[in-house]
Amino acid sequence: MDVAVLGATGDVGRQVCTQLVERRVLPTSSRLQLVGRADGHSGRATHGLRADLVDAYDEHAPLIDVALTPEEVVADVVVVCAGSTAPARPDASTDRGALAAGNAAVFAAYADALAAHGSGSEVVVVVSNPVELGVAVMAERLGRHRVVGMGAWLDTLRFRREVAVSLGVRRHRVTGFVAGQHGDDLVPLWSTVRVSGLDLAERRRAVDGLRRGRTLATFGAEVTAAQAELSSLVLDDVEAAFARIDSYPPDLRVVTRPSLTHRSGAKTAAGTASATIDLVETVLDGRDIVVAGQVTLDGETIAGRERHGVLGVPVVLGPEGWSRVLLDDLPPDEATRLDEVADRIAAVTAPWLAAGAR
Ligand SMILES: NC(=O)c1ccc[n+]([C@@H]2O[C@H](COP(=O)([O-])OP(=O)(O)OC[C@H]3O[C@@H](n4cnc5c(N)ncnc54)[C@H](O)[C@@H]3O)[C@@H](O)[C@H]2O)c1
Repeated sequence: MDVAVLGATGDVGRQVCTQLVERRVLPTSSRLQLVGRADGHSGRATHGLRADLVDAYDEHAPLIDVALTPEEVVADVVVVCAGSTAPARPDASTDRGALAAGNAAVFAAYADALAAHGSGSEVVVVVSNPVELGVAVMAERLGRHRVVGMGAWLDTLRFRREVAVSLGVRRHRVTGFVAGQHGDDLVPLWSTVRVSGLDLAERRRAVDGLRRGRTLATFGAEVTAAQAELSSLVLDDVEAAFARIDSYPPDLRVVTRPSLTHRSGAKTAAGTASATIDLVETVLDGRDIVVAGQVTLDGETIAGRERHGVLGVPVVLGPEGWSRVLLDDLPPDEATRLDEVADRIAAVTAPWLAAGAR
């Protein structure tokens, strides 16, 4: 199985390529295609990245080649890391509309080329933001089951870690999912949390303790207040800002810690790449595994409502893409926040979709 990484020389793309090779996800007989742009810096750096990876990992590297136009992309799994990102500075403000417009064009260009020249069975993992927009634009052109956004899986891994830290256990003992929209609008599904070794009563006590009497009814306002508080701290004392995050409850930490990490200037490339590779490995593995991902829904019933459009949800992922949503009924606070978030995602994606698909 071959993998192509779009935007291979970007911070996230480079990490994805490096981890794919270093973690030996691809056998030496497979191909890793580094995809850049033909213009000056990107084109040169993509060839340079190939040379660097071969230099570092020659003994176990897959075949590595370079593509500099969307039409040349050939792979079983296509990882989309190309496009602009919010500036990684504490004082930066982002024009989300401009970011979405620029990246929508990137998503459309690669999806059109894949639709015209691809095998018809590539699975696409969208990393670039807005993840939901990438999924909407690419799924419209390639088929909804072949396109999955990785934001919900990254948020899920962060949620499990934050819960585990608060309980004083290792992350692998905690399961549970994050749904919704990647970033401030995520939906922590507390009702899905399970902790191995705890029975129902023990788990309820543990989760109630972690939630401190809060429900998701106030979560959006808490996120806004926490982000404002951190914005005022980060300029003078980033250490104090990270320490402040440690005092938040786990679901608030899931949103704020990566956001501060990005704004600190470090960005979140290593963690993002690691979660992306989980999904790539799942697709390459040949077995169906439950992950969380942003997908385009078309009539699936979730929390008692028939859904259309992009939403982050737990799905079954396998070699042909995602097949179905796996989510039981949700408590009212989770269902309500999921509804609100779904409406906000629809507002972001609608301008970029054909009239019938909105
Ligand atoms: N889903 C997540 O959890 C998550 C996490 C971190 C970053 N991201 C997103 O991933 C994307 C990449 O982030 P980064 O930090 O690597 O950014 P970066 O600026 O370091 O790299 C961007 C890459 O995209 C390429 N690119 C830019 N415009 C392009 C265009 N018009 N056509 C083709 N290629 C183009 C660049 O050449 C570069 O290789 C961003 O959209 C960012 O917001 C997502």
